[in-house]
Amino acid sequence: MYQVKTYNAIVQAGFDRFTDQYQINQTDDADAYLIRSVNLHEQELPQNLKVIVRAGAGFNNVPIDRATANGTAVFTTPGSNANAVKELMVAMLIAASRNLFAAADYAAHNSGADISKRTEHDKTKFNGQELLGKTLAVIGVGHVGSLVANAASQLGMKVVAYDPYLSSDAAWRISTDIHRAKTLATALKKADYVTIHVPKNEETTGMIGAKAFAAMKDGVTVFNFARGGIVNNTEMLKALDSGHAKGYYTDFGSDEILNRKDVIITPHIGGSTGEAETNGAVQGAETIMDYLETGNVQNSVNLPNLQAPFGTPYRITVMHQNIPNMVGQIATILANANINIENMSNAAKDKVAYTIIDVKHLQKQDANIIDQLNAIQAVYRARLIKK
Ligand SMILES: NC(=O)c1ccc[n+]([C@@H]2O[C@H](COP(=O)([O-])OP(=O)(O)OC[C@H]3O[C@@H](n4cnc5c(N)ncnc54)[C@H](O)[C@@H]3O)[C@@H](O)[C@H]2O)c1
Ligand SMILES: O=C(O)CC[C@@H](O)C(=O)O
Repeated sequence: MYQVKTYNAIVQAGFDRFTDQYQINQTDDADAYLIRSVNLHEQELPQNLKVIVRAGAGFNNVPIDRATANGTAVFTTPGSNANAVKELMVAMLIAASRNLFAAADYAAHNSGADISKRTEHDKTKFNGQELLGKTLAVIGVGHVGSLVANAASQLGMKVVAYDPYLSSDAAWRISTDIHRAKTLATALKKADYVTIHVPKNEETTGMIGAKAFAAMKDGVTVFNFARGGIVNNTEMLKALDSGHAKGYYTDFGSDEILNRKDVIITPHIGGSTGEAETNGAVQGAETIMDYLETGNVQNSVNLPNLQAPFGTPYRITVMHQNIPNMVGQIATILANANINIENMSNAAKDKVAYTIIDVKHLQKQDANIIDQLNAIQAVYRARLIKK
């Protein structure tokens, strides 16, 4: 029986997906974590933890290097909430262009006998502009950014995208109407609206800072529904205070940007729809079961893609450092135990490699083979999976 621990609200549809080989259990010794935004950076990872699935797109709450060292595979649920964020972004673009939040706030508090007179007089304060023909820069056109870019284009906006690491899958999703910028500065130059959809990492933290603001034109509105810290708040406030930027819309509040009319903050609700939470939970449960029961890997954050049909009674998987002679050492241990390898596949991603070995026959005396593999210094984790 596999133990699955959750730290955040996971919808029932995800739990329902697990077969009776799985128990949802707040144990300290889980085989799998199915999480959302819990910060695992401050926590020990149990030695037994084989897989972490982050139901959602971002994984900056997971200590990837420590997970790798622990032999723990990390996955997300790519695209599960992309439509939810896209729809929120369409709402925010319209809200920004029509001063919707300020106008609604005014109307809600505009009581009194002369209400219609004052409304007619004051409504000019909330005059907006149309999105049609305006330019939107989309920074990062993966699952979310590509949908946002296409939707904005359908609203009649000119869309320019910047993504130096664009995958071919994402490229297929992007409408041919979207212009591709070669540099961040080129993307920002003509934009009336700028929206960020990149992961938070060392490279992207603060990427919308002084240099980026200098590249933007006056009157720009900035949206950050990706992660706090990607936009440098100090520089954002400078741009707002000087009149260079018109507004900042973000899903990530922090003290310095509170209580301003030109900053609209939502409480990290980008992926908070019933549909997105169901997608993430179901996809997350399936990812956990597939990895634990077959060892196959697709779209992991720290492991290479590697999938092989599981046609033998036994499978040995080895997560190890990507250095010479690992496959040789693994094969030697199996050869010394007189174990015949039916199929073997190996792949690498950066510093981590992964090997799958299919075996038809194992004897009782082979029981310590996994211990022997785990004893190789550069092995993070070896596992035996029985079909
Ligand atoms: N507000 C929310 O609730 C919410 C919901 C979903 C996603 N997110 C955030 O949005 C991010 C994007 O989500 P996604 O599903 O589109 O992820 P994704 O991985 O599909 O797309 C990210 C894209 O960013 C690009 N990228 C990476 N570094 C870049 C850089 N330096 N400059 C330009 N492009 C760069 C990648 O090539 C990729 O195409 C997530 O990492 C997450 O942090 C937030
Ligand atoms: O609501 C969530 O759990 C997180 C949504 C979002 O931040 C993501 O990274 O997918």
